[in-house]
Amino acid sequence: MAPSVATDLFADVPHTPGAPKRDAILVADNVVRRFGGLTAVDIEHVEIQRGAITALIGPNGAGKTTFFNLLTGFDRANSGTWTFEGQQLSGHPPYQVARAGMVRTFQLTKALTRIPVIENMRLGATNQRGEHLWRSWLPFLWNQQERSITDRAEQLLARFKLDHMRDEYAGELSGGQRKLLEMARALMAEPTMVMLDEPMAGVNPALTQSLLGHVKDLRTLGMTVLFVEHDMDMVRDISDWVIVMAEGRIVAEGPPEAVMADQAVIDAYLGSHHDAPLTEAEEERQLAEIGAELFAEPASNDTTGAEETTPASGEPR
Ligand SMILES: Nc1ncnc2c1ncn2[C@@H]1O[C@H](COP(=O)(O)OP(=O)(O)OP(=O)(O)O)[C@@H](O)[C@H]1O
Repeated sequence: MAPSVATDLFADVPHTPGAPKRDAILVADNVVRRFGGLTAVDIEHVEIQRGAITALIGPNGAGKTTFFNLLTGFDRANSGTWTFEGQQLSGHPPYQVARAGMVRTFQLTKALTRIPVIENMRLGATNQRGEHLWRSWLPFLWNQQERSITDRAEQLLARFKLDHMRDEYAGELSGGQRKLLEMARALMAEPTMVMLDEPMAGVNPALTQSLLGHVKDLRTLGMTVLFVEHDMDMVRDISDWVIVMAEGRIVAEGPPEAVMADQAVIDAYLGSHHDAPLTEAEEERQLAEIGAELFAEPASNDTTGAEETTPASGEPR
């Protein structure tokens, strides 16, 4: 199979933590976040390639979600800086980050499950409306913008095959449909870069391919994707590049197959399970187990699957 355009982008990139990229859309330096005595994030340098799909993986507690929260303005770093499209964004609130073109998905909260699907979508555009000013001073333009927001929401719902659920409460959606809604809602802000937090969690195999297809479509449409995921099948299937975090730091970078064979990565996953030194036999057994998980062929997708009830498998937790 010929390498994709996105794969070509990484042809000369060294497989080392903090590797410089050919055309980085996001560059972060010396980002530290502490919670009391715990250093959750301590990233010296990282670059995210424009127009590619990058996976951020690592064992539980590695700091992936905290790093997402910092980048998107939902949490404050103790120190560090980052630029997006060359613009300094460190310390900016979420609405400014979204306006700059960097948008993350959010799990549907309880409150959001109690409003209709179409309203969830419209909320995704809220930050762009300048609601108070427009509504009171320029009602005609405001109405026009409201209409175009609804049109866009409906187009996206159709693209994600959720249009038949338009007026249902979001709480009525299955696990996989919720993930699609989260992604569709993020697109309401017309982002340049989409950050997906565990897009496969809770998704039944019946919807797996559809979700993967939608993520790949984002790249085809010219967007940059950064996603956190425990499902190694998904990481192997769609990532152009993988960044591995452990204990707040970046410990490895590279294409999926290279990263999954990297001893530092295997050690990071092992280390998350055991603080005490392992016996040789135990270490060998665990290496074999993790190797099998990392290299397992993607499960065949059962398109006849019923409702979504079980989380995705293959998680090297
Ligand atoms: N608000 C908080 N207060 C205190 N500690 C926190 C807070 N948020 C995260 N942590 C801690 O920071 C560390 C990193 O957590 P984080 O959720 O970022 O890891 P993660 O890699 O996303 O893990 P997972 O894969 O399990 O979601 C963990 O030890 C976590 O307990």
